Amino acid sequence: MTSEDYTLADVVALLVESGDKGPRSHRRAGEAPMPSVEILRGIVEDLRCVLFPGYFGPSEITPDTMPYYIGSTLDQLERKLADQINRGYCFVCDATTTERCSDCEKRAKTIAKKFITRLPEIREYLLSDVEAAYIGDPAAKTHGETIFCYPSIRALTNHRIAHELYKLGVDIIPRIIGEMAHSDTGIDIHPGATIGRSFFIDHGTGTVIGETCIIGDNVRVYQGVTLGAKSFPKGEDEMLIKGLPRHPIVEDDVIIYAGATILGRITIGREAVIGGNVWIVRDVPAGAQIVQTRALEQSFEHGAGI
Ligand SMILES: CC(=O)OC[C@H](N)C(=O)O
Repeated sequence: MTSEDYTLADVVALLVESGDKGPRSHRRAGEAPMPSVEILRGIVEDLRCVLFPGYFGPSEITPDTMPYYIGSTLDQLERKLADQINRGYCFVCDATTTERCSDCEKRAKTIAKKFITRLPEIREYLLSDVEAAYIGDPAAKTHGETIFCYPSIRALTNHRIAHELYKLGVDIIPRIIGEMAHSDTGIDIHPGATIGRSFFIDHGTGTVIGETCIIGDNVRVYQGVTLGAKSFPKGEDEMLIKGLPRHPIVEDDVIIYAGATILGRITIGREAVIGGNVWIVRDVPAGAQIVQTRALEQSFEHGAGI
């Protein structure tokens, strides 16, 4: 079919028609309002300001003004978050009765409040990540540099917020918050991943941490590390089974160097060191040091062999 054979009306008709087939691309008027990426971005940035005041948000903040700033920011944020959580429920809900919707609204308010009470603990974890970045990277001159500049701290701030919402049963919003950090930093952490204290991802670009990963305390990884799934089992309906534990468990004090690919529900034992660019699909015992086989020495003439 060439462009001469089609009128605009044909194209419109096809787009209207096909949107209701298979996975629907259309949402209809009257369906619940969508979560807003823009408002969620504002909420996450406000949370960054509250978690690290002075670094983000107004820099002229003083010890005197801080309580008012934090209090007022959180007061407004809680309402905006409750609305977005409700929209998240609506996003996955196929109920049309107002009865269920009003229940979701009430539930969203309760969850937003609960989330706010978890912020001191989230900050405690983030400060341990800041310390890990500072002591783990000779290039970090101050703790503040890691808070303000490091992709690891940016991604982990989003992750620790998203993970808390995930644990509270919030739909879709945690995923949006995780994907914001993915776009900003190149670090892709699924909100379901459980990450202990003092975690540091140096450089970070291209690092992927899957949904069911469990990472202990004091773990350091570098850019391009994949903590992924090995296989995708199907159910009787031939569809992939969702939610199975399928990503690695990384115990305390492990270091994983750049480009390592670690797949499946395997355990990397405590204090193990995984060298760069290795492929691992079996358990690694505690304290082991894993390296790839020695690179071959070879001569290249006119690009041969490359
Ligand atoms: C990180 C990873 O393994 O991704 C593969 C797939 N998205 C999954 O969650 O299983």
